[in-house]
Amino acid sequence: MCIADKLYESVAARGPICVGLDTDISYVPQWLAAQYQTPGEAVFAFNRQIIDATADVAGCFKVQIAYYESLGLDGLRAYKDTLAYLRERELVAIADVKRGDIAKTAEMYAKAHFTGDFEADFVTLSPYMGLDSVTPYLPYVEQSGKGLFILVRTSNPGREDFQYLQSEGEPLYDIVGKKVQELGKPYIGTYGYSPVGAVIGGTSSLEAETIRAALDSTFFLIPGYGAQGGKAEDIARYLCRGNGGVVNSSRGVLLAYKKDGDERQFAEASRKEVLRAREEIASACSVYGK
Ligand SMILES: O=c1ccn([C@@H]2O[C@H](COP(=O)(O)O)[C@@H](O)[C@H]2O)c(=O)[nH]1
Repeated sequence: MCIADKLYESVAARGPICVGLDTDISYVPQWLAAQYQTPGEAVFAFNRQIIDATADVAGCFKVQIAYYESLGLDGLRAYKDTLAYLRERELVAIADVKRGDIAKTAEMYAKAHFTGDFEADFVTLSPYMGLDSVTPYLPYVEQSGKGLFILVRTSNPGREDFQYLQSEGEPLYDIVGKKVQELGKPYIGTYGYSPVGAVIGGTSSLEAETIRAALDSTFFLIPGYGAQGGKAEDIARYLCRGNGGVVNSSRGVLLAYKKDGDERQFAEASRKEVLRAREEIASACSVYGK
């Protein structure tokens, strides 16, 4: 099955929340960390409990490699173990690695993140070095059923520095978005979406209708909800009747237990936050999602 179809079906069954496993060691409650020898082991134990508590209510999981790299080899083992656990549970895993390099190096990145220790279902890519930095991943889309989420218009304030620059009357992100959609056309799955997806930040909805309409066969990974200020009504405009995208929440889910103040129930608090976010987005979709 095409990975876009698997993701679509997962979202249809469990909702559009993508649980972001951006696990800083400081997020792991002390009582849990104390049971493990290394920070990486504690991070993996925390992730496993979050995954178990949210697997039936989250559309997918995104593992942000920076948090694991920051712990050195011990962290990379936690990264590998987290991806392996998601695979064992047959959950959709997005490796947020934001790679972008010359073609020969890209071939190695593709091999590194689509096979072996760090194998994931999707990787995130930065396309701003050009199409030759993206095409080396396509054989894995075609032959191994893997997927991509390519940065088109990001969630951070600095997106306006380059992505909004006008070229022949359109912003650069528009041009990139159209290229992403074109790259994905040969691989469109049963539900009308291709495994070549786009990252569209959810912190602004100004151009949402135009972006959604132009990229109609492109699945969106939408970060920025919650901790970065993205609101459900903004997000809903990209989802299109609740479909066509996943909404990432990392700190909002991982740190939900801080609101209740009960560290022992951290995984349960994450589940409640996913359910709350899912509900909030579903009701915004019924009002704003066309
Ligand atoms: O435009 C982008 C692209 C990627 N991200 C990533 O998403 C999460 C957001 O984390 P929160 O804690 O929910 O804010 C993080 O991994 C970013 O690297 C993004 O925020 N914006």
